[in-house]
Amino acid sequence: MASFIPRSSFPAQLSLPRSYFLGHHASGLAKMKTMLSSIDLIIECRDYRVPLTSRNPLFEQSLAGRERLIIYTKRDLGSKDRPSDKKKEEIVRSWHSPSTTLFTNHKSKKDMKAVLNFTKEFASQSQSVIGSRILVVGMPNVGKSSLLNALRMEGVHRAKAAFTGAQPGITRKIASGVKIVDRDEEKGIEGVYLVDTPGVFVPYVPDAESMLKLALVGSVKDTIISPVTLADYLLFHINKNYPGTNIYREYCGQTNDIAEFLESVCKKTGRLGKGGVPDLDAAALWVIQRWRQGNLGTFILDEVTEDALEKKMMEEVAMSYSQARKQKKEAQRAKAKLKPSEAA
Ligand SMILES: Nc1nc2c(ncn2[C@@H]2O[C@H](COP(=O)(O)OP(=O)(O)OP(=O)(O)O)[C@@H](O)[C@H]2O)c(=O)[nH]1
Repeated sequence: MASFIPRSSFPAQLSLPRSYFLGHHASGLAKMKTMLSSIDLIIECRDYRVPLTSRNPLFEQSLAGRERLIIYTKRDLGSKDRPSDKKKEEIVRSWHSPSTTLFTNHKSKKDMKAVLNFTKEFASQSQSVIGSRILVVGMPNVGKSSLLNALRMEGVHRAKAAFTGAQPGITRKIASGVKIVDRDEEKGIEGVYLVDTPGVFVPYVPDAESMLKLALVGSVKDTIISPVTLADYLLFHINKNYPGTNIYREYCGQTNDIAEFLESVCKKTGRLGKGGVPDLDAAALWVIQRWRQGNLGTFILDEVTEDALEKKMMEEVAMSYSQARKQKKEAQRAKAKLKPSEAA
């Protein structure tokens, strides 16, 4: 039998939306900026599976110059502690040096202790008399509120303080500080408080593939992109990451054909409509959920290489330049449409 060859690239998706910047993202960001003077440290959460794509230039501009801890959340969904995973983590760490980078699973006590230790060390050095306030920021659905709840449980053994959910946009407003570390006179800590914020999406997604990645990890609501397209993009990554093993063998033989894959899933899981017609959308959503729960492969969607961050930053500069040019042209066009007396 001929060996399976995965697709080497994913077809261009020209009609895909490339923006998801909502009203509460803008107002949340504006409020964060006004709060900065009362904030001692920023924890920026990024999704482990999209270390490059979940970088938000808005945070770079708005929070620049502030001390930052970078936390890659949902590590359990992107790593199996393989040597290749460790290597990628080393590279990602080097991108953020000298800032500290941690990789976490919110259910791991060890990971939560590592974050708490960092905040305690920070608080004992800052010697604040009113306690240290830390702002938790990141893209929608990255796991900010789950992190806050887990740190609170591990740090002060108190129950959940923030709502969490599998879809983006659960947190809409900036909350008041939640204690995660008690006062410790001996260590000179007056307490550590976390401030949860609404997820903020990037203002403009550079390409369709980045939008697919952000939708797959749940930063975009599931109603925005066709689930079959998303499942196809996921199938492309599964095949690329597991070329020699069929990890979906209980549903289907190895394939690059999304219709064949989803039809088999429909038959195996009973997702059939009237007259036994396969419900491809339902099967696609189910497949995506399986992957989000860690049941259809554990891998990173971005290419992690030493120079990847630098390239991404150059792309961002080029994009903000072309956006600025576009805005200038639009303003000129609008001005040209005005009567001479109005334009003056
Ligand atoms: N497997 C896994 N799931 C996680 C982890 N952290 C968060 N989640 C899940 O990710 C989803 C989103 O978590 P939230 O804490 O609500 O995310 P958020 O960043 O506060 O979301 P917004 O309200 O959009 O700002 C939830 O279903 C969490 O259970 C993690 O480390 N591992």
